[in-house]
Amino acid sequence: MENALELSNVSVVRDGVRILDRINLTIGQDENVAIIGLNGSGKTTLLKLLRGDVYPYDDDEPYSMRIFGERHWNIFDLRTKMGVVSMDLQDRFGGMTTVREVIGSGFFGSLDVFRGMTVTEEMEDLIRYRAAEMGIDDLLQRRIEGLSLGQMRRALIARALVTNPRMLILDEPMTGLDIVMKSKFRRMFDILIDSGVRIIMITHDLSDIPLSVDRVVMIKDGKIYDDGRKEDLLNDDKVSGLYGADVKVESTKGIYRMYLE
Ligand SMILES: Nc1ncnc2c1ncn2[C@@H]1O[C@H](COP(=O)(O)OP(=O)(O)OP(=O)(O)O)[C@@H](O)[C@H]1O
Repeated sequence: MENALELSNVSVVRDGVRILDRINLTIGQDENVAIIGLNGSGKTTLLKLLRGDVYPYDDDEPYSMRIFGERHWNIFDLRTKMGVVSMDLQDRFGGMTTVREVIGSGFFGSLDVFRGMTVTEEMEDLIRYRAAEMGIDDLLQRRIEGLSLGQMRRALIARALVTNPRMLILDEPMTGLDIVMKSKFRRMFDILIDSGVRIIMITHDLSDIPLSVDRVVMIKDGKIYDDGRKEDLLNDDKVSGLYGADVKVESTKGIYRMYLE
C-alpha cells in the first residue's frame, strides 16, 4: 500500500525566508498523527503545502513530494481526498450562509454552493448523513451567524467529510472550545478514526490529541525536531526542548497535559 504522504528534502521559502527547511516526513495510510510546535514554527505552512496552496522551493538539492503515491495532483481531486478544517475557513463564510450550504460547499471546494452548481439527491443524502454524524442535523436550515463555536466547527468537519476523504487534516480544531466540548470533540475524532478516516491534527495543546492518534511530529523553526510515538515523545525533556522552556507533561488515561514549571 502506498504511503499517504512522502516528503523528502522539501523546503518552502516565502519572501526570502525558509519557512520549512528540508523536511523529510513519511506518513503511512493507516497512521494518525499530531503535529505540534511553537507559534510560527511552520505547522500551517506544512498543511498549505499538502493542500497545494504553496509549493516546494526549487532548491539546488533535489526534493520529492508524493501524496497518496502521486507526484502530480489535480488540486480539485486532491481536495476531495483530503478534507481540511482550519480556523481561517471559519471566517470566510458569510453569516447568512446556512449550515446545509456550508456542508454542501465541500463538494465544490467553494464557500457557496448555489453559484451555478447543482446539488444532486445523492449529495443531499451525504450532507444529511455527515450532519447527523456530527450531531447537527437539526441545524441544517440555520444561518451560521447565530451558531456557537462548537456547532460551527462541527459544520466545518461535516463539510470536510462530505466527499468521503481518505484523510482529514485538522488545524487547531479545538481552539476556543470549552473543556467539556473539547472532550466531546476528542471522542468524536476517535469514532471517526474507528470508522476508517485518518487524521492529521495540528495543535498547540497536548490535551487535544485523541486517544487513537499515537504518532507525534514535533516541528521547530521549520524543521522536524522529533518524530515518534506519543508515549516516547510526550515527556518533560522532549516537550521542554521543543518549546525552549521548562514544561511539565502529565498523562491520565491516555490524555496528555502540559504546563510551565
Ligand atoms: N507569506 C508569507 N511570507 C513571509 N513569511 C510567512 C508567510 N507565511 C508564513 N510566514 C512565516 O512563516 C513562519 C511559519 O508560519 P506558520 O503559519 O506555518 O506557523 P505555525 O506553526 O502554523 O504558527 P501558529 O501556531 O502561530 O499558527 C512564521 O514566521 C510566519 O510569519
